[in-house]
Amino acid sequence: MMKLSDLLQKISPLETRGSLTIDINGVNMDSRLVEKGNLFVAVKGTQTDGHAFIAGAIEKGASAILVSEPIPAETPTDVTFVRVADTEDAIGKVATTFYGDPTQRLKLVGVTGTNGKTTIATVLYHLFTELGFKCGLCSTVCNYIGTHAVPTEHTTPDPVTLNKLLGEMADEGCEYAFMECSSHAIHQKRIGGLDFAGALFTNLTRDHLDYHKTFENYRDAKKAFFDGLSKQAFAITNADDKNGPIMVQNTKARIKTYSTRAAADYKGKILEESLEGMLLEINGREVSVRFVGRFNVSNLLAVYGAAIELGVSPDETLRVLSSLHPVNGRFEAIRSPKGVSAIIDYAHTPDALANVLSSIDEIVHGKAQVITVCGAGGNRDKGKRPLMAQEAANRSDRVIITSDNPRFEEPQAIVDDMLAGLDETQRAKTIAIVDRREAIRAAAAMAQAGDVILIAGKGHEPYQEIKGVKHHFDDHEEVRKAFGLEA
Ligand SMILES: CC(=O)N[C@H]1[C@@H](OP(=O)(O)OP(=O)(O)OC[C@H]2O[C@@H](n3ccc(=O)[nH]c3=O)[C@H](O)[C@@H]2O)O[C@H](CO)[C@@H](O)[C@@H]1O[C@H](C)C(=O)N[C@@H](C)C(=O)N[C@H](CCC(=O)O)C(=O)O
Ligand SMILES: Nc1ncnc2c1ncn2[C@@H]1O[C@H](COP(=O)(O)OP(=O)(O)OP(=O)(O)O)[C@@H](O)[C@H]1O
Ligand SMILES: N[C@H](CCC[C@H](N)C(=O)O)C(=O)O
Ligand SMILES: [Mg+2]
Repeated sequence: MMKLSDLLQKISPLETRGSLTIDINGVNMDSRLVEKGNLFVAVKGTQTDGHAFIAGAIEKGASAILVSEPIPAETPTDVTFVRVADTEDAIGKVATTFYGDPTQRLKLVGVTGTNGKTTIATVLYHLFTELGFKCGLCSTVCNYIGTHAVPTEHTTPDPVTLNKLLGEMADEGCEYAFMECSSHAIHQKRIGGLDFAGALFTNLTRDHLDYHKTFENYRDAKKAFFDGLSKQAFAITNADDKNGPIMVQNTKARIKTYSTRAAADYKGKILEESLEGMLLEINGREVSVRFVGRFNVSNLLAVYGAAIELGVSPDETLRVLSSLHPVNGRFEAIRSPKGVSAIIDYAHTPDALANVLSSIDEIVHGKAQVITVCGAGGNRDKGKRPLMAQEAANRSDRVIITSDNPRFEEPQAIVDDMLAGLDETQRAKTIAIVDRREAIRAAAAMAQAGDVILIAGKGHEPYQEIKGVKHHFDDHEEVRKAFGLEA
């Protein structure tokens, strides 16, 4: 419960009508969720305009309405109206005030970029938990308040859900929170009003152009995150990515860099690698980790840099890093009794497939077969389908094209779109098995000792979404069954 005037302390109203001393017991940007005594914030979205639902919100008992359109000529006397220039800009600030300014009570670190956000945020969460701190995590896979899991639908939730979550983390005594900041979330100001202790940039490749329209818009959405940091914050960027320096061009934060190739504040390289892990050198110290793949060196350097910037000693950081396991569905290896390795990875874009397969190739060196099992999601970018099939065929000895989440499309039609991308040579090493379970079984049957099977696209997902229904399906379980291992 909070006085409306207190709730508005971080924003500048242009006009108000009605009492500002009323008590507000909740903030909502969705009229369908409004309860008696709430403030409803009308936000213009991509599909509709929240201003169209003001009457509905009042009917459900809203006590106050925050708008950016002119206040209607006639309004109920017991409902306060407040007008600001931009409600999308205001919602985060109001929500964070309502939930007790969580980022003044814990240190929040955000991760943005096309690939690696879940990996870095999750490894940071485990690292700081192992170091003895109570932590929160906000990621694509799951949110955590301490060790309590809170399921999520989004990479970055809407500002009300996000601030409620961060508020609960602070109330529960979390000292740190690590979160992914998607480009959608930054662009829609879902992270507005939050005071970040630090921000990390991973990399930038083409993605989400259906939403951002141009690569420049997509890049600028990510950059806006760094532009908004305070001078007390740190900004860690990837010197190996050509957009790394651009991200921090206009930031007030303390800039640090990481690199696997050039001079940087945090520098690392691979000394040895196998499918079980890597021996790395990070800023002159050796550390063995259970993570695999060249891109994970970058991810771990980002993690290392954040830990040092947050005041942990290099030795402590590396000691704990060496004990951590891969993130669910991110380059996770399972070995069969006959010596075949399966890698489960969330790669669901041509670029991610290329990265994972080149990391596998670095280890296998053409000495064994690489068999790739992959599909593509239905009701998503069709342009990536032939490209994914090409990457798989160019970088594997055998390919099994199968289903991912068909959603509302015909699975066979998605498989056909993928096959259409292949020339004769590529087609010769490829078969199609629409049933994903059968495809995994076939790959296991084909493989000889030493071979590597990549099972790409679904990573942590415990389901297969078919015609609006999520059926239980877990790549880990299917691999274990196909390998004859205990469930
Ligand atoms: C395209 C997009 O990002 N949409 C997000 C956006 O919705 P929107 O702007 O389209 O909202 P809208 O439907 O136009 O409605 C406008 C306003 O009217 C309100 N409304 C609407 C109907 C009603 O009856 N009453 C009402 O009050 C809505 O609550 C909203 O405040 O703002 C909403 C609140 O924050 C989000 O839930 C919604 O996410 C949709 C569901 C979504 O699918 N988003 C995806 C694309 C997304 O955000 N993905 C990224 C990461 C992706 C990745 O990296 O893989 C993520 O962070 O998850
Ligand atoms: N630093 C990296 N560079 C390139 N590819 C990476 C990197 N880290 C992870 N990947 C690949 O991208 C996939 C997704 O990784 P992760 O889930 O950590 O990324 P994300 O940024 O959270 O993605 P999303 O936007 O889907 O939430 C991994 O399964 C792996 O194949
Ligand atoms: N955030 C992405 C994840 C895709 C994962 C893949 N398994 C698929 O279903 O395409 C999306 O919803 O487009
Ligand atoms: Mg993610």
